[in-house]
Amino acid sequence: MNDLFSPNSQLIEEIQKDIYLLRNFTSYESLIDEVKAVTAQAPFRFMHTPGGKKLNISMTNCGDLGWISEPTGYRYAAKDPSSKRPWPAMPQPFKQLALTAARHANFKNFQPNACLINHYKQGRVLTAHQDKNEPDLSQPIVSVSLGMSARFQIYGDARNNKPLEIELYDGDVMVWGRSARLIYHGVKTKHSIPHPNLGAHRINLTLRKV
Ligand SMILES: O=C(O)CCC(=O)C(=O)O
Ligand SMILES: [Fe+2]
Repeated sequence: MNDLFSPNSQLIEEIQKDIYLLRNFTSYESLIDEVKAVTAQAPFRFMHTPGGKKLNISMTNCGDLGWISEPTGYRYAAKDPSSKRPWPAMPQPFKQLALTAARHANFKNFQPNACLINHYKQGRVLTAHQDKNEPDLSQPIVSVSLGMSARFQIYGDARNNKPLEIELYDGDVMVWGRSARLIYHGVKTKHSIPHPNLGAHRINLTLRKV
């Protein structure tokens, strides 16, 4: 464990090698207008797994490329398959937040061009998975929690490991990369604490370079 304070006094904790937690780094209030602007153009939708199962978390994207799940597999697409239009541009505050968070975790040259936005209702889960659809694994993942709390699960190098679990709250940011870039991770929201303004909803931004 390696605790240190960044120059602006936000607590940064390296919770495992190359996995960083930046508590209270942003907030629902400071990003919700941008989230609403994106979802007005590209609404949340439930995608289906390649096996045909409906995902239990709704999603949308902004940026040059958006992560999609379809019968042929997972991929990044330049156009929203629902509207056939390009995804909304990545709002500058998202990019700025991601760069700053990455820099705090010693990733000096992060160039996010894709932002997946997940919406969780209470009780929904994201099962253990790796983020591995990105070609350049030297670039980190920056993940921003907004609204209701959630239990983030870190399984490490195998999905059947016993996970380290961390409760994430509104405004917390996780950054992982280097030796941890391909960790298995998941999310549970069974015992989540509702947010005063957003209630029992959680929005997560996952910023990546594709
Ligand atoms: O919601 C989260 O905290 C993580 C999201 C995630 O792992 C993903 O979108 O790949
Ligand atoms: Fe992920």
